[in-house]
Amino acid sequence: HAWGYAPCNGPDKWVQDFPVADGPRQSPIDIVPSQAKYDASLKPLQLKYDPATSKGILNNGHSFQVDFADDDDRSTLTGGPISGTYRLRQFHFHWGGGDDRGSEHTVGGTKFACELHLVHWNTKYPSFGDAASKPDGLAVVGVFLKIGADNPQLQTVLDALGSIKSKGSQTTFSKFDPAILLPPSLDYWTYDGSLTTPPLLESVTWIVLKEPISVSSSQMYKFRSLLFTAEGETPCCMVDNYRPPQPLKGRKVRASFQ
Ligand SMILES: NS(=O)(=O)c1ccco1
Ligand SMILES: [Zn+2]
Repeated sequence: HAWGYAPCNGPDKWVQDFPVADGPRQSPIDIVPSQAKYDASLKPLQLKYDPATSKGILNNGHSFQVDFADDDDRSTLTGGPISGTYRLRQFHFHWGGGDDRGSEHTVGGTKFACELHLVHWNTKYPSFGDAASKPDGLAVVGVFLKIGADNPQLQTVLDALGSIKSKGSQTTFSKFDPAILLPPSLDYWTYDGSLTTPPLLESVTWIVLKEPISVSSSQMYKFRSLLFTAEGETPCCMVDNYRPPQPLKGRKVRASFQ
């Protein structure tokens, strides 16, 4: 009876198997722009990705992810609120069953239809798995997807979903540059948080971009065509795979912009 997003195994139940769910630095959060303090010491984000590092696309039963070769520093995150070099491991999304919901972070209570997470790990540690257990081990860049015009940059990703419909299915996904999914501005909010799925490890420096990218309603239908379930099981549409905002518990959110 593994964790999921249904009433029987969803976010309100995760604390039973993962007590850190009630911890001091859980994610996501509601970002209140007026409460976020501009920090002039924050550096610009440096995202340098090599398309040759993209490997495959996988339906893992709670989202789909594009995995990257992280055996060297070809695709990295530096600058921003972090020190050192973090390597891109994978990116994935969270989305709703309708256009009115789907993001994990919210902005002044506003939900977006979808949220992209680019997951990076600190190369001061020997591996992703090791880094995931350290307070400064991971850095995730979050990008909101707002309903509007069709987004051609998303299309190659969406066109691959037909071949990973069921949980556990995967296919090769080469020569993809995730930088094409980023908005023009890299202005961001940052705070100390956690993974938003079990094991909910409190190891993430969150970097949430202020500017959303667009996605059309019809493109959202492609996300919703995926299944939480494996082939041969009763099909269950992969929708509403988002954790709602968690208590701030005294944390400060900083802004890289005025
Ligand atoms: N949703 S997320 O980016 O916090 C994540 C990455 C791995 C597990 O959960
Ligand atoms: Zn995520």
